[in-house]
Order: sequence, then C-alpha cells, then structure tokens
Amino acid sequence: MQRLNASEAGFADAFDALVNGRREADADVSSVVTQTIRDVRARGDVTLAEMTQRFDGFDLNAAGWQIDAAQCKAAYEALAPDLRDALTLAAKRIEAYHKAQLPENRDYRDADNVRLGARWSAVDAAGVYVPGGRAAYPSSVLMNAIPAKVAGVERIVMVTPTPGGETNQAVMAAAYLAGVDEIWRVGGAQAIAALAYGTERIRAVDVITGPGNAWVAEAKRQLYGVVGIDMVAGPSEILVVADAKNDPEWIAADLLSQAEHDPTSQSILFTDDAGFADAVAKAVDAQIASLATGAVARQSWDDFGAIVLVDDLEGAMPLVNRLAGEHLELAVDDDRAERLFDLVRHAGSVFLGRMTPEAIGDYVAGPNHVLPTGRRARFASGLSVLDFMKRTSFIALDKAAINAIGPAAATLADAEGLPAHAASVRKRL
Ligand SMILES: NC(=O)c1ccc[n+]([C@@H]2O[C@H](COP(=O)([O-])OP(=O)(O)OC[C@H]3O[C@@H](n4cnc5c(N)ncnc54)[C@H](O)[C@@H]3O)[C@@H](O)[C@H]2O)c1
Ligand SMILES: N[C@H](CO)Cc1c[nH]c[nH+]1
Ligand SMILES: [Zn+2]
Repeated sequence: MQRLNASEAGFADAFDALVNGRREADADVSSVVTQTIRDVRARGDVTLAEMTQRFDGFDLNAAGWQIDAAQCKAAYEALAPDLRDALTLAAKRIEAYHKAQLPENRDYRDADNVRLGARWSAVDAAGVYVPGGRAAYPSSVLMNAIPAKVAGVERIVMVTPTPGGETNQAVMAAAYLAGVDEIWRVGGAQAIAALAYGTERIRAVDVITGPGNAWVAEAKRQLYGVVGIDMVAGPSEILVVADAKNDPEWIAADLLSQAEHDPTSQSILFTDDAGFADAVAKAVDAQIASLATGAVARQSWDDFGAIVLVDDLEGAMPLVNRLAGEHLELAVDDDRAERLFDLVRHAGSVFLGRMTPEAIGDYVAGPNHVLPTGRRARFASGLSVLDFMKRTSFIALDKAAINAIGPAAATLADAEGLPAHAASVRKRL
C-alpha cells in the first residue's frame, strides 16, 4: 500500500501515477485475448474444450457442457432456507429497482404536424457472464439476468466457469430464480468470444453483459461492435472518504471487501486525519491475517492499495473525481455526506453515510453491482435494463407536413451535392 500526503512536495506526480496506473488490460492481457478470440472463431468448441481443460481443469466433453433447468430447480429447492430467503430478498429488491428503469415509448405530433417518436424493444438474445474463477457469484446471476428479464429478453444465456468441474449450488439456484434459459460451463475470454460469434454448440447473442477479471473485461472491450456490451466491468475497486469519527475496523473491512475480489482490485482511503490513517492501516493488516481470502486481499492491498492524507475532505473530491472509481463510500455524518455527494462528478455507485457499506450494494440494495471500473465511470454507467434494449425512432409525414419541412431538406441535399436525395423530397412537394 502506498501512502500519499496531499500537502507534500511531489504529491501531484505521485497522484498522477495512481490515476494512470494500469491494472487491467496491459499489453499481455490484450494480445492473449486477441489470440483467444481468433482461436474461438476458427475452432469453436474445440478451443472452448481445450481452454476449459487448461484454465478450469476439467473435460467439458466428459463432464457436460451445460447445466440444465432441472439441476437449477433442484439446487433451488435444496438450498438452506436462510440462503434461499436471502437470494429471494435480493431478487425482489433488484427486480423492483430495475422495473422502475423501464423507458417509455414516445409518439407525438410537433408544430408542423410531423409525427415523431421512438419505440423501445428488447434485444432477442443476451449473454450474461457470471464470474467463477476465484469465487462463485450467485449475486451476479441476479444482477445480470433480472434486468434482462425485466427488459423482455426472450433468450438469456449464462456462461460461467466451473473450476475443477464443480458446479455451485447457489449459482444454479439463482439462475432458476432469475429465469435464465441456458447455462454453459465456460468462462474467461473464450466464453465471451463464443457468445459473440457463436460456436457449433452455443448460438450467438446480441448483447453481452456482466463483470469478470482482466481477460473477461478485455474480451468484452475488443468484441464491442460485434455485439453490444454493457460497459467494461473488470477487477473491483473502492474509494472510501472517511473522517476520524469512523471506527477504523469498519473502514478497514470496507477496503478489504473489494481487495478480496482479485489481486488487481484496488482500495483507496482518503482521510484528513493522520492518526486515523495509521489506525486503518493497522486494522487492514490485522484483518487480512484472518480472512480466508487473505492472500488475494494482501496482494491487492500491497500492490494497488493507497491511503491519501488530505487537508480536508471537501478538498479530496477533485481527486476522487479523477479516479472515477467503481464504488465510492462517503463515511461521514449524513449532512456532510450530502454535501460531499454534491461534489461527486464521476463514480459508478455512491454509498452515503457511515451505515452504508459498499457490500450492501453488492447484494441486496437493488441498484446493479455490475459497474464500470478502470476510471470508466467518467463516461459509463452501471448495468441497467436499457443495456438490454434499443430504441427505434420513427417519422410520419402527410402532405402538409412535407410541404412544411421538405424544402429545407432539399436545400440541404443540394448543399451536400446529393441530387437523388433532393429529388426524392421535391417530387413529393
Ligand atoms: N466491476 C464489477 O461490476 C464486478 C462485479 C463482480 C466481480 N467483479 C470482478 O470479477 C472478477 C472475477 O474474477 P475471477 O478470476 O474470480 O473469475 P472470472 O470468471 O472473471 O475469470 C476466470 C476465468 O479467467 C480465465 N483466466 C484466468 N487466468 C487466466 C490467464 N492467465 N490467461 C487467460 N485467461 C485466464 C479463465 O478462463 C478462468 O476460467 C474479479 O476481478 C472481480 O473483482 C467485478
Ligand atoms: N463488488 C463486486 C463488484 O465490483 C460485486 C460483488 C458480488 N459479490 C460480491 N461483490
Ligand atoms: Zn464485492
């Protein structure tokens, strides 16, 4: 973990390095992914089986390529009651939040009696990536598949790695709860390529959503345009802005909640109190020692973690905006959290006040936990129902309407040197 002090000489350069440090697609990841995409296009299922053997350690042809609906239903029914209740609560809250995102069609006539509007429709097929390399993510099943369902997608195809051939009961139960139509036991960049281009077994989809590690995120980025994507959601990140009135143990746990996802996750604390910074650093070290995920969290914290000491928390906000983090906690009194929130320009999701740990958003709050990473909150938003929909505009004119606006169109066509355009309008005037 690096310690930075905003009032020391050299801070600007050190902070620039923190902002510009690449944790995700370095040249290696990028070229490996390009080659993987080529291989999947050329050899389809053969490549998927080979890569699954190499990375997930099992034989797809022997273990089976798919998890079927009956297995998912059985997993749901066999789930421990508290886990089933938790999944159900999460699903209900996620569904309610995302239903409110459904857009409205428009259809109206303007002052020239031109009929204008736009009609929303769902994509035909969506591929949802559910990570599964280091941890199993039933919550990500819900966060992807429920918005797709709410949007009205007819075919929801889930891909997820099953390391060692082990299927995860909670993931299957969540797929049943969310109404996933197909599940393929493949992961990584190869699964994204399979969804984008199709293989002998897997039919291509129109949109791919979901989070994943650096290879998965880079594959989505490279395949955008062949398919639609939600955004690039790679290794998790958290920025915490906290004053000394917090319990350092709570803030340490918040930082570690994202560090434990991936060795390239990033957790950064901004505080205005050097003593509090020391206490959090100490608590992080102590807590890592007792985490089952401690090795991953240690690597993330050591390599990418930071504590930034600032003069005042309001002054930290321009720095926070430059980092444009996936998650931002404002762990201060509620009224101050509102004031700091007003200064936020770039963040995937914001957690207000001392009683709102980021982990609540990961599971049960309702807004989507698939969020832009790698500073992409500057231009991207979290997954929503709209990622599974597209808008078709429409125009209808009658004689009066074309006489009103047609001459201007013909004049513009003349100016562009496109006489067939001009004629197609003038013939109707
Ligand atoms: N941003 C978000 O919204 C969000 C949400 C949840 C999880 N996440 C992130 O998702 C990620 C989950 O990662 P994971 O690894 O546990 O699961 P994963 O499913 O994303 O990746 C596992 C797959 O990665 C591939 N892979 C692993 N090492 C490779 C290598 N050296 N070369 C090529 N391919 C390789 C393999 O195919 C493997 O099956 C974490 O980074 C986590 O932070 C992000
Ligand atoms: N924090 C992750 C998004 O970066 C989402 C998640 C799922 N489960 C636990 N956490
Ligand atoms: Zn998380």
